Amino acid sequence: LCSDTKTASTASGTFVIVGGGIAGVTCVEQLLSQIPSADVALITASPHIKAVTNYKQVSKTLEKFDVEERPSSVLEEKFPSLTVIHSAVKSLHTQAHSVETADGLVFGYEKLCICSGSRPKLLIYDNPYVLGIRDTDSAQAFQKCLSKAKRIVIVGNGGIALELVYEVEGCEVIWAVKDKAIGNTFFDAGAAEFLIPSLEADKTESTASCKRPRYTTEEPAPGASQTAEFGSALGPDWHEGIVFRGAEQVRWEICESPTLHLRLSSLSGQSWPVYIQLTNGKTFGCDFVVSATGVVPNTEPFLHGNNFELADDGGLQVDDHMMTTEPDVYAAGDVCTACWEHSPLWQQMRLWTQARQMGWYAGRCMAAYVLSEPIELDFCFELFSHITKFFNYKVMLNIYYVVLLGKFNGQGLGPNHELLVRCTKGQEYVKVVLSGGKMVGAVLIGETDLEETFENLILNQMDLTMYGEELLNPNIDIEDYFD
Ligand SMILES: Cc1cc2nc3c(=O)[nH]c(=O)nc-3n(C[C@H](O)[C@H](O)[C@H](O)COP(=O)(O)OP(=O)(O)OC[C@H]3O[C@@H](n4cnc5c(N)ncnc54)[C@H](O)[C@@H]3O)c2cc1C
Ligand SMILES: NC(=O)C1=CN([C@@H]2O[C@H](COP(=O)(O)OP(=O)(O)OC[C@H]3O[C@@H](n4cnc5c(N)ncnc54)[C@H](OP(=O)(O)O)[C@@H]3O)[C@@H](O)[C@H]2O)C=CC1
Repeated sequence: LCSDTKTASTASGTFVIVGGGIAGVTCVEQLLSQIPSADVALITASPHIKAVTNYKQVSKTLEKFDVEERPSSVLEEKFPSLTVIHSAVKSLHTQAHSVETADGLVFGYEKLCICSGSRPKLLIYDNPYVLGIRDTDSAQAFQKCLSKAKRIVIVGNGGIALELVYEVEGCEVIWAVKDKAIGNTFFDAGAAEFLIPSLEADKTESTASCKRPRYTTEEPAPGASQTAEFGSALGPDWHEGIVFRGAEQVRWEICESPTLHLRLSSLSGQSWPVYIQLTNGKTFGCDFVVSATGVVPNTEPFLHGNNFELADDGGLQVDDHMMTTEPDVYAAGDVCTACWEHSPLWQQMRLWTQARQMGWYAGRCMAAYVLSEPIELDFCFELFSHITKFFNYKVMLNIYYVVLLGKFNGQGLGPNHELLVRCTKGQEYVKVVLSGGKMVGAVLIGETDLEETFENLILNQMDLTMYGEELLNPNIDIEDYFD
């Protein structure tokens, strides 16, 4: 496999997977569970690999799991024909079918799968006062800066900002968002309003009952490559075990701000090291800015000298077999953009769930090639589904999850849809998105027990016009009714 250490190729195929995050590791596991003798090299810049644990299929498409960092030896012990190399890929030569690592090793492949994840899309790059959070190293850097901070500005209204605003303690937080409601990437204004009391609730109790550190902050393993640029993305519970404690009192201020301009303070006599000017006309001085403004796919070392087509969001375009536009090169997870014709009920979001599903499916596609088997797009891409939790809502209010199904925010439907909402303050929030009388999406917060029934109603596209608002009547056992 490697020109220095191994001879190439066996009848069962020679595969290289780049990236030890959830997509890469799942791809390796799937490939090797189907073809145990396959010659597989996993090349990853991280000192550890990410493993899915406690996997549970909740319904046809909903899945729940934890993610743990593990030493790569665990994977190598399980799969004897696997070699894990801890080094960053420096270049890819698709014509020669080889990759070269930063250590100068060259690996030939028959099939390659790129699972190199993504990195924070920052407002401004290479500025010590603008931080992004992606991996253990950046979370530690954030924690260090925060310990001395009196005021920080968080920009963005997605998953990371939502969690940070809740988690940061003892420091004034200015939260700069474009929208009037919180968490625009996951919620509409109704769900946001339902969740706001959690933001304002006493945090002491939840912090105390939430001591389950998932993400260790160990030193890199001896011999591991430098990870500062290439660490795996964090995920659910990333902030647990990390104390985000600043120096002063908490105060939230929400400002609408379509674009932002940073003005660095260079004048002596200014009291803050950096000032941020928002488009609503306000300027705030702060210790630093957290740019929680999304991600960009990590395509960098793979593009040079090759002919990859990129999607508008910068991801490697993949077809319905997870193949890029270069022969024999697959991609999965955050680095790729699904460019097949999507099911009307599915959209790509850069999440754990989709990284696992894409890695698993890419592994199956690669195995299908060796086994000369036909393969069709997996069922998991029929319906968008995601389970998550915000603000430790689960801890504060007795195990409550957020379930998102299909076009949960009416994505792409324009005005051509209607919403039904049922909300019991502090208990549950149920939203259904209907289009042409059929259910196309749902948001379920709390212990609603509706996920399976709604998933079925969305998948079978039954005409629900005759039920009208009764669909969410709390006195009707809808689960039983549609059984
Ligand atoms: C703070 C935070 C919280 C999140 N919370 C959630 C959540 O609650 N739920 C959820 O569903 N999603 C969450 N996400 C998103 C989720 O983490 C990502 O979607 C997911 O990790 C993507 O997996 P991946 O395998 O594609 O990429 P990654 O996990 O980023 O892994 C990429 C791998 O590629 C390696 N690599 C990169 N470049 C190279 C190279 N040149 N050579 C060799 N190796 C390379 C890296 O070292 C790494 O091992 C969160 C993300 C962040 C940043
Ligand atoms: N529980 C979960 O499932 C979690 C998932 N994640 C995932 O991790 C990844 C990174 O998270 P995150 O960084 O929060 O990314 P997200 O894509 O979730 O959110 C980015 C946010 O930044 C806003 N934004 C972008 N550019 C600007 C700008 N110039 N000025 C102001 N606002 C801006 C976006 O607004 P707009 O949409 O209007 O452009 C959006 O609200 C995402 O893939 C996310 O899904 C992260 C944490 C938790």
